[in-house]
Order: sequence, then structure tokens, then C-alpha cells
Amino acid sequence: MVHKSVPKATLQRYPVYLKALRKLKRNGIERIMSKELASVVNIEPTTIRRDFSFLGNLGKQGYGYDVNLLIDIFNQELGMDFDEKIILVGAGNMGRALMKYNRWDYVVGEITCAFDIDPSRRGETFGIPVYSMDELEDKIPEGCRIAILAISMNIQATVDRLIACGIIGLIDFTHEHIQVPKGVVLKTVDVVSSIQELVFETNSLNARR
Ligand SMILES: NC(=O)c1ccc[n+]([C@@H]2O[C@H](COP(=O)([O-])OP(=O)(O)OC[C@H]3O[C@@H](n4cnc5c(N)ncnc54)[C@H](O)[C@@H]3O)[C@@H](O)[C@H]2O)c1
Repeated sequence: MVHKSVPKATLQRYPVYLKALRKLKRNGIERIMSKELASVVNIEPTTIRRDFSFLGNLGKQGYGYDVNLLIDIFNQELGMDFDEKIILVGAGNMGRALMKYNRWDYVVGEITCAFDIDPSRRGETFGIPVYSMDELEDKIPEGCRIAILAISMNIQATVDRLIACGIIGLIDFTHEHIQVPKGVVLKTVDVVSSIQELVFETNSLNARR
């Protein structure tokens, strides 16, 4: 882990660098000068060099920084391992939208596969394999901890089964009340509730004017 004396502002910039570096790697870039990185992240080159100096002697004069090495250092030393293998359950309208978007790989990880009860959904969607629910226990990627729920039936039973497979984090798009045991985290995403909150907030703001 990185030394405690790293300033807070530097620590807050590390995820920004990591995100940019992962994007650069995706684009086939293997090394980068601080000046070039500066234009990507919109941070002064001197700040970048100082921020990186806390991680060791990483840059070479005239050569720049090794992109892969920097990514490894961020991942290992800082505990920022953004390589989550996420599964999606339910490859319908919502699921397909999420699979199409699948760009979280620069920051958190990516959807590696999906599962659905409907045989017509099976195959590949936007490059992501969609398997039958019967194959869940076999196909769930090793070390997978996070599942996105975009299903409409047998929701609690499906959640219980996912937890039995090692899932400890759920992103829930369903509107069901789901129960999870201690140690499992459920994050609900509900656009309708967000709109309701927004309407309520804007109404009360305007009533005060
Ligand atoms: N949170 C939000 O803001 C929001 C917005 C829209 C929809 N939703 C919810 O998201 C869910 C999906 O909506 P949609 O429009 O994609 O529906 P959809 O019918 O298009 O897709 C649902 C998919 O899940 C599959 N499925 C259903 N039950 C399953 C199970 N137990 N295991 C595996 N696969 C299963 C179906 O075969 C289907 O392919 C619904 O629960 C809906 O209420 C939430």
C-alpha cells in the first residue's frame, strides 16, 4: 500500500490517472510523457510528476511512463483493482441497454456474461455471452462478486441463488422488495423514484420563492 504521507489531493487524483491510463492502454498506447497525460486528464505535468513520485521512481527522462507498469502499481499498491467481473441477470430491454453501454471497464470492471430464463435471449449480445439460468453455477466467472439484476420474475429466489454462488453485491433495477443477509450489499437503482424525488424537490424549492 502507498505511504500514508501522500497528500489527500494527490490520492484523489489517482483514480483520475488510472481511468485515463486504462483508456490509453485500450487504445494501444504503451508509454506516455507527463505532458501528454496532462492533456488527457487536464492536470499540470508538474503535478502529475509529483503525484507519481510518491509511488516510486517510475518515469525515465525522455522516455516517459510505462502505461502498463503504472496501471499495475495503481491496482496493486493502492488497492484500486477495478477489474470486477460483473454478471448481468436478465437480458431484456434494461439488460440490453446495460450490455450496450458496458464501458465501466475503465473504472470498475465489466459485464463479462449475462443469464436469462428465456431461450430466445441466449447467444451473444453486444459481444457479451448470454447463458441460460440453468448454466448459472457453471458459467459464473471465478471470483465474480457483483451481479446486476434486470429481471422481472422470481426475484427473491434468483437473488438467493446468486448469493449461494458467491455474489456479495447486487445492483438492483427491479422494483421488488429484496431481502439479503448480512455481508451482502444491495444498491437499488430506481429512475421512477428519482423522478419523484426531483419533482418533490423542485416543487418545494419553487414554493419557497
Ligand atoms: N429501476 C428502474 O428505473 C427501472 C426502469 C425500467 C425497468 N425496470 C425494471 O427492470 C426489470 C427489467 O425490465 P425490462 O424492461 O428489461 O424487462 P424485460 O421483460 O424486457 O426483460 C426482463 C428479462 O429478464 C428475464 N427474466 C425474468 N425473470 C428472470 C429470472 N428470474 N432469471 C433470469 N432471467 C429472468 C426475462 O426473460 C427477460 O429477458 C424489471 O423488473 C423492471 O420493472 C427498472
